[in-house]
Amino acid sequence: MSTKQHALSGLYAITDSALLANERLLPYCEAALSGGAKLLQYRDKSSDTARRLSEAKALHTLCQKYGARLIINDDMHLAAKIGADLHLGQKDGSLLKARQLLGPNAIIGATCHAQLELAKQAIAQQADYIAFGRFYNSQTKPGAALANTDLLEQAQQLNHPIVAIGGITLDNGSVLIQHGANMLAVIHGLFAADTPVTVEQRARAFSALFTD
Ligand SMILES: Cc1ncc(COP(=O)(O)OP(=O)(O)O)c(N)n1
Ligand SMILES: Cc1nc(C(=O)O)sc1CCOP(=O)(O)O
Ligand SMILES: [Mg+2]
Repeated sequence: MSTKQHALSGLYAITDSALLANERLLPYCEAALSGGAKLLQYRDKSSDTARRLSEAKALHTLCQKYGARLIINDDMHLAAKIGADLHLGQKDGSLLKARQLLGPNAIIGATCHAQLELAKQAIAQQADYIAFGRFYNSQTKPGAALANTDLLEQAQQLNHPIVAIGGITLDNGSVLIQHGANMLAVIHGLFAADTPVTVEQRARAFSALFTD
């Protein structure tokens, strides 16, 4: 497993149940990891506990193969059950409780929408990264609050790893990095693809944005 510091920079791939239906989940995620994704978030809004557990376990094994980290969205108990990391939104439970449950080595991230104040609160509650969004038109979350690059500049003063999310593509991602994003979290811009080969090519190209 990679260290926290190593993982908190680069491409952050997020799964989508519709885009990755029909047996696409594992091959498409493997393609993203092979292309260099450092974090993979399992984002599944269903209540099918058994399927969620088996998919999360399979993704965790894949992440370990590629030295990446698996982040579970919303569900601290599933993360604890399989020894994975966690992302919490503002209504998904307490960051401090999650830290107690998962321990100091777990990566725990927090949604901060477009508000610096939420980021300060998340850091005070031991979040490892702060996530701002949405930056562009998002097919996944069209109604999310809009963030901008001024916010990224202001967030630099917090000296904490920053994730940008929302409508990010290969064409619009690099400007967010220039303004201070340490990670780009992507669903459609990565996984809306006809083949895993395309996903891997995109993941490589996203990863290259961080070294250019
Ligand atoms: C990296 C990252 N940033 C933000 C979110 C959004 O979390 P939330 O507001 O809880 O919304 P849902 O994703 O749960 O619908 C995220 N998942 N990941
Ligand atoms: C899950 C999520 N959270 C957002 C936020 O602004 O907090 S935007 C978003 C959707 C990201 O998917 P896509 O890359 O397809 O736009
Ligand atoms: Mg959530």
